[in-house]
Amino acid sequence: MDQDELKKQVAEAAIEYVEAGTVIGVGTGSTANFFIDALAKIKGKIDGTVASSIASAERLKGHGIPVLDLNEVGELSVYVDGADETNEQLHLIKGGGGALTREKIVAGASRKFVCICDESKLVKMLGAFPLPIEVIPMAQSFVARELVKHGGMPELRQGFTTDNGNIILDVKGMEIMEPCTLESALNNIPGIVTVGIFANRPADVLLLGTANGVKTLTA
Ligand SMILES: O=C[C@H](O)[C@H](O)[C@H](O)COP(=O)(O)O
Repeated sequence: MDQDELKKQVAEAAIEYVEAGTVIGVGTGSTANFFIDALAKIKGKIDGTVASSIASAERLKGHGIPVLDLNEVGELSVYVDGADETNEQLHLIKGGGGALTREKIVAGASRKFVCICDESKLVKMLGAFPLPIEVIPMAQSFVARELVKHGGMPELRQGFTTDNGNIILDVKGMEIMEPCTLESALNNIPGIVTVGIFANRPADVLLLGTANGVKTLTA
């Protein structure tokens, strides 16, 4: 099975977590896109979706799936999204597609977070994937200097603007031994909008696509 087949397999498995008659949160990226395509087949079952990016909203609408404003709905029943890395505690690195801020908001507004990944994303320690951080543009240099103090090597994601009008710094060289502590520490740097570590609100369920089928891990 190639990586796309593994992603499709977990995306389809996540359909089981969709509760009828509720509004659900939908993530961003290639794995989430497979989920959106699978969701289209049961769209009559749900009351609508909240999307974590403009790209996902467009894909959902393309399938005729209603996309609602988070401010118009209450708590979401479930949030389904991919990740760039996960450890066995279901702490994640996200933001490879730059959608981390809206993803963290929608995950936070959901009762359950189901993460869908192919097995290449499971690591012992987070940090081999450069950590995406969304930053207010005027704070770029200041935040970069602060990140160097934390042992990172920040690089501006060239030619990229987030859905919120901000920049992304991708930080190499971070050995993330204590994800919750580092997430909180980086959140305290003025100018940082969102850190791509999802540890203080980890996933609740991880569906991992493997050559031997879908494995389910819980936090
Ligand atoms: O900003 C993007 C998201 O965090 C994605 O969920 C993450 O990058 C994983 O994407 P993919 O499913 O394409 O590997």
